[in-house]
Amino acid sequence: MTSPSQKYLSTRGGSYGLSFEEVVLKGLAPDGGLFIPEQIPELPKHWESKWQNLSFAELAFEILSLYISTSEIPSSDLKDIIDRSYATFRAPETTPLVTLDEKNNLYLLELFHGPTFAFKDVALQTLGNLFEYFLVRRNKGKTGTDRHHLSVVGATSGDTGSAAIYGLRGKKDVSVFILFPKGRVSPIQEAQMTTVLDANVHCLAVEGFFDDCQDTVKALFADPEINEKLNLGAVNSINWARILAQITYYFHSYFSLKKSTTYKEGHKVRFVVPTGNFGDILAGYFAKRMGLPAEKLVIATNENDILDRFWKTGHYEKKAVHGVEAQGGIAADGAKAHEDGVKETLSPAMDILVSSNFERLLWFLAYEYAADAGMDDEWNKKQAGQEVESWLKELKSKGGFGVNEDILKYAKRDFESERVSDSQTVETIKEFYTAGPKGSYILDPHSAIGVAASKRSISRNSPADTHHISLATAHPAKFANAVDMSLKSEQGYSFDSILPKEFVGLESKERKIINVAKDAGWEGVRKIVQEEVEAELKGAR
Ligand SMILES: Cc1ncc(COP(=O)(O)O)c(C=O)c1O
Ligand SMILES: N[C@@H](CCOP(=O)(O)O)C(=O)O
Repeated sequence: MTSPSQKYLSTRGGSYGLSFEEVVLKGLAPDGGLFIPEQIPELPKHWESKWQNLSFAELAFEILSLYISTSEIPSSDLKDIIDRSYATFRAPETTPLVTLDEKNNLYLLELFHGPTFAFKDVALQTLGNLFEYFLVRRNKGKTGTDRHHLSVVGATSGDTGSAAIYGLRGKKDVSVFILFPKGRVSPIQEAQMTTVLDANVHCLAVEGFFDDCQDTVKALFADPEINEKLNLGAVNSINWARILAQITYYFHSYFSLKKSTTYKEGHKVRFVVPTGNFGDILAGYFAKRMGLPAEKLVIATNENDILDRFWKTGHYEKKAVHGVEAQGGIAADGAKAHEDGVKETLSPAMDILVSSNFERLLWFLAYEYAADAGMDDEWNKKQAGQEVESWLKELKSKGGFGVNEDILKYAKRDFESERVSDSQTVETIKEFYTAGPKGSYILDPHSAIGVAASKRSISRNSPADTHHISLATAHPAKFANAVDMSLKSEQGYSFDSILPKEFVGLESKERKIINVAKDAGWEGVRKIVQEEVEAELKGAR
């Protein structure tokens, strides 16, 4: 039987009752909304004792099974997909939990042991295998133009792109197009993406920022003609499977923490998450709503702080209306700012103006508000969809919107937020290199933002009975600029000593890049995608 948590709806109210396969292959709903399960599943009875000793892959199977009906993916197939996805990780625990500061009960959840050295691999290895599974099933016994061909389009500020490419390279019946902001991803990230020469991989360098790439991808999904013709698929965290696969590590790290000597029954756990597109922390929200005893989820933004401002004011505004000015020129604290409000920081993967997954949280907040009126569930869902649609319209037309006090109160119940500047990022990298209580640890700038926010949370909550799990989202070698800038004057520091063998010589390899003309617009990108898919199919058939 299919349960309500295994059926999906759109956050803007336009679709209900969709299957997991439909939402994974569609990516974005036709009304522009994001897919969410119709209900958040409850954990099985005695879940702690049943799950505490499971491996990462076994735990992933238990969690994914709550959201995917066996009538869609039989258990043995799901197990196989999951096992293959995590067999590519270098760490035996997949996502190890390491102690960063024992005295303060601060732990680092290392999420970067997958093929591209960033947390995105946890979900994108799985998504790549899910795409393949559905396509093999749909194409059984079919040849030529009868075969279902998926054209994946994704936007990246550096990490999603390479993780998606490594998850999909060489796979049959899939073409992958990754849009990245030219010159605004780190040199290693660019090399990781563009040195993959497989025929089904296409990297598009776009003049602009990550948000321009994300907007182009959303415009392509909103175009029914190209959707119909090319079967667009999403690899960004707009794809529900990305969020789903990330829920596992919240549970896994909780169990790892409980096995540590410092954890005692009744202690509280806080998760601190470097946040950009709100996908990673949203997985934590699902874990918490399912029943994981997380006291709070702490959002850690860089100077692109739309989320931090929302939690402080109840206003979700593209441009800062207080604090550091975001419009044009150099901001008061030294960050380079641009007319549209995006700043170039030392944590470029989080240089994001509008966080697309925030829409999913908004739906749950609006639903809760509607439920207070005491009407039936169908009415609550309809109200939530309408509310989200009107907020998103306002964001588009006026550049922002505000929510009422109750909605902000619900948001504050589960989340806190912190904004971390570039200078605080550098200080944190230095501190844990030179005086890390457990000795030297080199943080990447995104993980450092989480650690800086963790330290503030520790200062407000007694570390004796509150444990902080700070998510480490990338390997430091991906961000030479920030790491070198922070540590170049430290005795004994050498960047080469942290360079994984996979990165050695990468930057001098042959590359394949399509440069998108400045004035091409989303229609120009559509033309490129269309032509490349046609050429690829001609070659393959
Ligand atoms: C290294 C790194 N850290 C943190 C983030 C933020 O994650 P999210 O967008 O899921 O909030 C990203 C990308 O978005 C990233 O690449
Ligand atoms: N930081 C991301 C931006 C895209 O986010 P996603 O989670 O929606 O894919 C990146 O590295 O590309």
